[in-house]
Amino acid sequence: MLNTILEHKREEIKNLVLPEPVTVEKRTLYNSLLNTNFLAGLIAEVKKASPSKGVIQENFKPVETASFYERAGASAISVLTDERFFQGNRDYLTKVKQHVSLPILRKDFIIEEQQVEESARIGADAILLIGEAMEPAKLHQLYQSAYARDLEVLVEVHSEETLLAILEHFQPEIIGVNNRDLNTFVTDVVHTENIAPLIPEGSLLVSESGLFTQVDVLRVRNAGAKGVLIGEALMRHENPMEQIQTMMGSGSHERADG
Ligand SMILES: O=P(O)(O)OC[C@@H](O)[C@@H](O)c1c[nH]c2ccccc12
Repeated sequence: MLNTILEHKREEIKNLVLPEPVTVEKRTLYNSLLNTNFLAGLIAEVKKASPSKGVIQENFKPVETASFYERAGASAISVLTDERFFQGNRDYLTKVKQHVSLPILRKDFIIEEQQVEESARIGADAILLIGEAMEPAKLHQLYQSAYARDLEVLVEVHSEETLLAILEHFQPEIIGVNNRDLNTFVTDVVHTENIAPLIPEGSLLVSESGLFTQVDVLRVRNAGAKGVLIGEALMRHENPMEQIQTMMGSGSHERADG
């Protein structure tokens, strides 16, 4: 599946027209993740659909949902901008940026420089770069141009091999372990537990995908994750603020697992 998405993305990039830059202030993802009363810093995702689940929320209101996330105490908002496979849109990101005051992560399949520039222009504070989507040297190059444009990067890996190959090139500030295999779509929180010991000191670990309960959050937090990225569990709940409280607890509920 990842290959299908990437093939389509390469075609899209050929027709990419860069928008006029929006004027917005920068916010920092790294600091915001560490500054939380929850069990871990929460990156809450607005996501209408995905290739594995189809449409997740019929009546999709990205700005309203993002505002709920902010009021509930999220550290950052992730906005899917891929149109073809996730029914996202770059305008959603710009609107969310203009209406909430949290850092905004652009969630897309970024494989070329123009997309880094595009991300800065639409008002993103951070971008996702997927280890499995390109060679480590290319990833490093995009990583550097992102930071040069004042964009932070969440470097996502699914496998141990991908992480080790990247670490031979450089040490990302923020590393995401995707619990979902982008080829089979199977999620398993054990991925975070397996890979966490390989994350170098000084990199901030974010556990992504397939988190549905406070027990899931506690598991990855106990494995060393300082942040979590949650989409579906929040999008499917009729009251996302309540769901955030339930899943994320707070410092005082640290021993909820007994
Ligand atoms: O909805 P979930 O299972 O909570 O997952 C959110 C997020 O991690 C997921 O959307 C994601 C992680 N990496 C990605 C890369 C591309 C698109 C989407 C993603």
